[in-house]
Amino acid sequence: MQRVSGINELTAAVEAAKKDGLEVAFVPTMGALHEGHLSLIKEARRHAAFVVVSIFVNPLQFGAGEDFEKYPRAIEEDAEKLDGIGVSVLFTPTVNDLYRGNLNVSESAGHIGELYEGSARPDHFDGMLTVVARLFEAVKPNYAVFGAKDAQQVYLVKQLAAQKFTGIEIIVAPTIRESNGLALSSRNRYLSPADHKVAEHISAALRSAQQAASTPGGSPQSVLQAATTEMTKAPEAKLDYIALVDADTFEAVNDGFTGRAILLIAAVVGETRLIDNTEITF
Ligand SMILES: Nc1ncnc2c1ncn2[C@@H]1O[C@H](COP(=O)(O)OP(=O)(O)OP(=O)(O)O)[C@@H](O)[C@H]1O
Ligand SMILES: CC(C)(CO)[C@@H](O)C(=O)[O-]
Ligand code: BAL
Repeated sequence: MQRVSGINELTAAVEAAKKDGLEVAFVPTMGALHEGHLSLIKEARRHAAFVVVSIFVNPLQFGAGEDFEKYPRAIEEDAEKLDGIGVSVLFTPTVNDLYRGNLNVSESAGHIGELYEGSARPDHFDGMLTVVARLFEAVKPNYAVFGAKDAQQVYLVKQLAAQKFTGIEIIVAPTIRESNGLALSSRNRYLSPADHKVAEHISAALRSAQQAASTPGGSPQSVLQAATTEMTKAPEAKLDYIALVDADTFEAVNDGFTGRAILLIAAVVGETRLIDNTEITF
């Protein structure tokens, strides 16, 4: 695995691979790597022989008072995890290099970017799309792999790619969970053992919702009710939202909806904001 921080060096490595006839798959991350990230890399390997992983904690996607400073940074540990699993390049740009001295938002997530996560984290999605655009321009991959855990991010990145990066195919990989159901997340390391138990109710609520959907008469309303009932068993979790959205538009669905929907949950446990989701077909 080659470790690269300059964009010119990255471009040279990627161009050499393409010249050799290899396709390039890209996995953007913010580091503090866990099995969820490693599963994205496995997925990337299924698509392309040359895999670029980036680790970059993007200041533009954190709001004032969020955890940018304390976000876990473990670059040497991360590099060890990536060694020997088929990663060709680990790209760790500096802020100056990636933004070329222009640390400003250049992408807009529009109306959907203001809902759900965007409502709790104003400007988060504009900042996320901006760094994804900068990274796509730097890496120029054939494929980019994102985790389904961040469902609204996936929706918005697909829109960005459709509008501005039509040569990049966006691949979505399933959410990796602990055996108790909790979705892996770098922020889980902020959870105390007691918080951890509380956090398990989030995935339990998603399972309850799936069960409600598969019982005769299962409807958007019964699904939302089932998830809400489960979350009331964990009053320590400060529920932000439970929402059911059309997977194709990210707009809320009503009773009578048919097709693919995504049930989204966000809650703050202790000091930590957690999100999770599950796809439900009606
Ligand atoms: N449990 C998971 N399963 C699969 N993919 C995941 C999982 N957790 C994160 N990812 C994906 O990894 C990529 C990088 O995410 P990121 O580095 O922010 O990790 P994270 O664990 O989501 O951290 P955070 O605590 O910031 O949410 C994203 O595409 C994200 O969706
Ligand atoms: C896509 C991403 C790496 C952009 O900073 C980040 O939002 C993440 O880790 O999900
Ligand atoms: N995994 C999404 C990135 C963020 O929370 O900022």
